[in-house]
Amino acid sequence: MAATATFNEKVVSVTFSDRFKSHYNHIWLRDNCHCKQCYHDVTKQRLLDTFKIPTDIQPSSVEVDHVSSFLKVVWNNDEHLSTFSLSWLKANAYNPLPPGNEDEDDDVDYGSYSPWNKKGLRYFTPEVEYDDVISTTDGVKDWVNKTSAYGFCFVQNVPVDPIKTKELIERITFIKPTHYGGFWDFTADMSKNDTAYSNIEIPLHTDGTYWSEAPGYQSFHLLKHNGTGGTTSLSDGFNVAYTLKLLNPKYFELLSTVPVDFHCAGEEDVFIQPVVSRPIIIVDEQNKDKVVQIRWNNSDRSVLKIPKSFYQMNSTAMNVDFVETFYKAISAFRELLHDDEQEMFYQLRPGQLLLFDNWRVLHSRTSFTGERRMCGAYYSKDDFISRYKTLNNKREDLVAEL
Ligand SMILES: C[N+](C)(C)CCCC[C@H](N)C(=O)O
Ligand SMILES: O=C(O)CCC(=O)C(=O)O
Repeated sequence: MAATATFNEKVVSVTFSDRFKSHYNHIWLRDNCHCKQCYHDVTKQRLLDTFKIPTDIQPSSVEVDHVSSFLKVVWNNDEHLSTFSLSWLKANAYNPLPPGNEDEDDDVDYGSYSPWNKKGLRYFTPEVEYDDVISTTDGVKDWVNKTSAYGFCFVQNVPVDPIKTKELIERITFIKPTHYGGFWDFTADMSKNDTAYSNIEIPLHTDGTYWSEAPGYQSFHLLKHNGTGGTTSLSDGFNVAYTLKLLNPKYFELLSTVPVDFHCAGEEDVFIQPVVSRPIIIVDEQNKDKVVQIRWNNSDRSVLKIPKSFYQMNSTAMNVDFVETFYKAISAFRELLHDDEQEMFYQLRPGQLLLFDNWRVLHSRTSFTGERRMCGAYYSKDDFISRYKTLNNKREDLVAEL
C-alpha cells in the first residue's frame, strides 16, 4: 500500500505503507520545516521564528510524492512549501507513537547496560590495551563501549607518567575542570581539605554529590605507592538499586523520592551545595522503573531535614517514623552496596588506568600507609555520551531524526 495524506482543520494525517497512521498538528509541522530557509542545514538549528506562525495556520494542500517518499505541504498563509521525508515523519510520530515505540524509552540510547555482581565478574574484567586506545579510534570505541556496558573499564600497560595519562584520558573527551583542578595529581597531603587527600578509609561513594550535576565519569591512575592498603573497591549501584527495589520496594521508593543534600566545605573559599536537592537514587521521570543516577557519599551527606513535601505538620509520630524509615533505608542500601556478592576489590597498580561511570558505579579506598600518588580526571556525562553516540553511529543517521 502506498502512503497517503489528508488534512482537516487541526491535523495532517499520514497513513504509511505499513498502514500505520499518525496525526500531526499543523503548527508542529510548520515549526519543524527543515527547508534551508527554516533550518540551518549545517548547524542543525532552527532559523524559523516559531512565534510568527499564525496559531490557526492550515495547509492549502498536502500530497505524498511517491518518487521521493516525501510529504509536501503548502501553507495557506504564505504559500511556503514544507517537505518532510516519510521516514522522518514516522520516527517523530507522536499521535499515536509508532508501533513498538510506545514506551518512548529508546530515546536515550547510549549502550546496553550489563548489570554485574561478583559472580558475573569472576572470569571477566572489562579492559583494553593502552596501545590500541592511544593509536586507533577503534581502540577508543572499544574502551567507551566497555565502560558504557559495565560502568567501568581498565586500560592496561599505560606509561607511568602523568602527562601520558592525561593524553590517554583526553582520547575520549574533554576533562571537566572543578576546584580540584582539571587533571589532578594528588597525594595524602590534605592540600584540598578532603578525605581523598588523606590516608584514611573512604567507604563506597560517588563523587560530587554536592554539585548540581555530578561528574559523569572519573578515572584513576595510581602512579606510585610504597606502603600497604589503599585497596579500591567497586560496586554496581544500578544493580544494587534494582535489587533494593525487589527486596524492599518501600525503601526504594523513599530513596528515589526524598531529596537529600550533600556538601563540600573543607576549603577556605569553597562552599558547595546543589541548587536543587535531589534523591539518592534518581529515576527517569518518564519511566520510574529506570534508574539513571546514584548520588551517595555518606561522608559528604548534610544534616537530614524532612523535606516540605514529606513533613507532617499535624503528626509528630509520622515525622518520627519518617526519620526512622530514612535511616533504615540508607542502611539497607549501604548493606547491599557492600554485600559480599556485590562489591569487587582491586589493588590498583602503576600502569593501569581505571575509568568508571560515576553516576552508576560506586568506589572506595581502604586506609593506607606510605607514600601514595594518584592522578586522574573527570568527564561530564554529556561529553562522554556524545562521544559514545558519534563513535557508534553514522552522523547522518544521528541527525536524520532531529
Ligand atoms: C577525585 N578527587 C581526588 C579530585 C577528589 C575526590 C573528592 C572526594 C569527595 N569527598 C567527593 O565526593 O567529591
Ligand atoms: O585514593 C583513592 O584510591 C580514591 C580516592 C577517592 O575515592 C576519590 O578521590 O574519590
